Amino acid sequence: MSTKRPLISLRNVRKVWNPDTPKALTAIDGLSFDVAPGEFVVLLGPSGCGKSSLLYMVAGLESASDGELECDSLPITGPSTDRGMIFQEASLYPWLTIADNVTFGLKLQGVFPEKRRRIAQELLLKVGLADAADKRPDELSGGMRQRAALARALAMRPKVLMMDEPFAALDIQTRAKMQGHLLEVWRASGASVLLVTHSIEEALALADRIVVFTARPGRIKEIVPVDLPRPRSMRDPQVIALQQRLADLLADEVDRAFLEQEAAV
Ligand SMILES: Nc1ncnc2c1ncn2[C@@H]1O[C@H](COP(=O)(O)OP(=O)(O)OP(=O)(O)O)[C@@H](O)[C@H]1O
Repeated sequence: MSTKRPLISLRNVRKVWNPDTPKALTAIDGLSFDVAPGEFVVLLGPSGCGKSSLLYMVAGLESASDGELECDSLPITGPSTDRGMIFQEASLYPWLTIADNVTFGLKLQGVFPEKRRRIAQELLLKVGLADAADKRPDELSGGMRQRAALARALAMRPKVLMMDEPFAALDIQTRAKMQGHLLEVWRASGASVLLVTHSIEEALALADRIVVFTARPGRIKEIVPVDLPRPRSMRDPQVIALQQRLADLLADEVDRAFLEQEAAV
C-alpha cells in the first residue's frame, strides 16, 4: 500500500469555524494522513471531533483554514465528480424516478437518454434495486433509498466515495445487509472509500484502516490497520481483540468530549 501514490493526501489540516469571531471553534488541528487508491478508510471518533468537517473539506464543500488537501496530486479547491458524497439520509429528488435520480448527474453532463437508462439499469442491478427503476423515492424503504444514493454516486465513476454515517438511520439487520452491499460495490468499482461512523463494529466490518480521532479539536489518536479477510465475524478472536483496543482508544476521548460538553453548558 505504502509504495502506491496516495489518492487523497492530507497534510497538517486545520479547520476553524467562525474564525476571528467570539464563536471561533477549532474543529480539526494538524491532521495528516493518506488514502491509497482503492483503499477503504473509516474515520472513528467521539461526537463533535470533526469527522464530518473533514469529509466536507475533502468533498470540497468547505475550505480548510490551514494545511493541504490533495486528490490525485491536485489541490482540492471545490467539489468534483471524482469525489462522490453520500449523507446519512439519502437526498434523492422526490419528483424523479429512481432511475432518473441515479443518472441525474449524467443528464447534466449531456449523456443521451438511452445510455442513461442502460447505466441506471446496470447500477441498480449492482445495488440490488433492479425492480425499483421506475419507482419514486417515497415508495422505497430507508435502506433501499440509501442503495439508490449509492448507485447515484457510482454513476459519476468517482475515484473516492465519501460517506457520512450512511447507515446510522437504518435498523441493525438492514445495516448489516447494506455493509455487505457496500463491500461488493466497493470491490467492483475500484474506488477508495472514506466513511464516517460511530460504530466500532461497523468500522471493523468494513475498513482496511481505521483512523481514530481524539476529542475536539480532532487529531489522529491512532491509525489501526485491519488486516483480516472479509466477511469478518465479530466472534473471531482477532476481531474481538481489535474491538477491545478500539474501545480502549475511544474511551478516554469520549470522556474528554463529554466533560467539555458539560463544561460548555
Ligand atoms: N457549519 C458549521 N459552523 C460552525 N461550527 C460547526 C459547523 N459544522 C460543525 N461545526 C462544529 O465543529 C465541531 C465538529 O463538528 P463535526 O460535525 O465535524 O464533528 P463530528 O465528529 O462529525 O460529530 P458527530 O459525530 O457528532 O457527527 C463541532 O463542535 C460542531 O459544532
